[in-house]
Amino acid sequence: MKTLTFNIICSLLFGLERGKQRDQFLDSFQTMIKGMWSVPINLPLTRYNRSLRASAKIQNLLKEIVHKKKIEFEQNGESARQDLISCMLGMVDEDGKKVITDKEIIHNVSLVMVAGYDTSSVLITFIIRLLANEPDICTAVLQEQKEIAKSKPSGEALTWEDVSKMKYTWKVAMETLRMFPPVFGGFRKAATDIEYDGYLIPKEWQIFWVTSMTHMDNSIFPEPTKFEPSRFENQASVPPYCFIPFGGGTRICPGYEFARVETLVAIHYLVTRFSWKLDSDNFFSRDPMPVPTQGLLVQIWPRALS
Ligand code: HEM
Repeated sequence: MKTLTFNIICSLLFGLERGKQRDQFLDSFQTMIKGMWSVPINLPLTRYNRSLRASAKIQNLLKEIVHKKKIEFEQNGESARQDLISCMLGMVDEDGKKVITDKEIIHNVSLVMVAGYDTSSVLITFIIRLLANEPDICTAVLQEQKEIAKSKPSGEALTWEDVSKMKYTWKVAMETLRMFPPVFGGFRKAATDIEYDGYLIPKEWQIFWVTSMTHMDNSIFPEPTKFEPSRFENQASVPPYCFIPFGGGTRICPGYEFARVETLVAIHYLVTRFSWKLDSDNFFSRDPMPVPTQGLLVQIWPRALS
């Protein structure tokens, strides 16, 4: 799933298609990510040291990609504006001066890769696990996706309209995000003194908000340990800032729609083409993303669409 989401981001956001350069990129990227959550002591042979070296390699690869895109952009102008890198290259102020430096483009691209790769892959992994464990939910998802598949000439790609019809499947994804949020929390700073539950949080203090505090609160989500996609039928019943897998406020995840589309499209092709059975237990640990303890071992068969 991680390779899948990595490839999707490479193709759609960076215009980096399958090939040697992308494989090299994936290798270095995985090494870099592993060291992001390690003790930051830079000694040879440590995870952290390998991660720093992989990160330098990635910066160089991205420099090459940005340089190539720059040439394409100068040659083809607006028509080269097909992906995130070329869009950033084309951003100019009213005097026609570039507003983002190459270094900023590289940093933005690295941020999007890190933020988008390990999150959607967790969501898709947990949906696959869940569909194997919950036959009724799996049948309902299959029914919805079969109807969409049948309404299209064979081989035609899914459209935005098709994705917007996947309402039940998205509720399943939301319920998965409620119970297994890929991001367990984040930082904010108190802009003013805040009184909460008899405690004072002084202005300027750093606060860590934790997703499961509201996701598993039974006054907001009754029977919170039960997997129940129908609880999202009436979304207005969920108070603001209580369902927060994508965060909230001005810094809410900008990849929300991207994640929604990639997850729904992946699930569409998986359920309409395959059925599967889990060959691993249902435990998971956090590294800090939730990871199935035994991996995602499945037996998988092609499915004939009736
Ligand atoms: C299921 C998938 C995803 C989940 C659960 C998720 C979750 C989050 C969360 C919780 C935050 C912090 C928001 C806050 O502080 O309020 C965040 C930030 C961010 N996400 Fe996502 N994300 C997902 C997918 C993606 C994808 C696919 C991309 C890009 C293609 C992306 C790009 C970003 C970026 C760039 C930020 C930083 C925004 C900022 O600091 O202003 N995310 N995400």
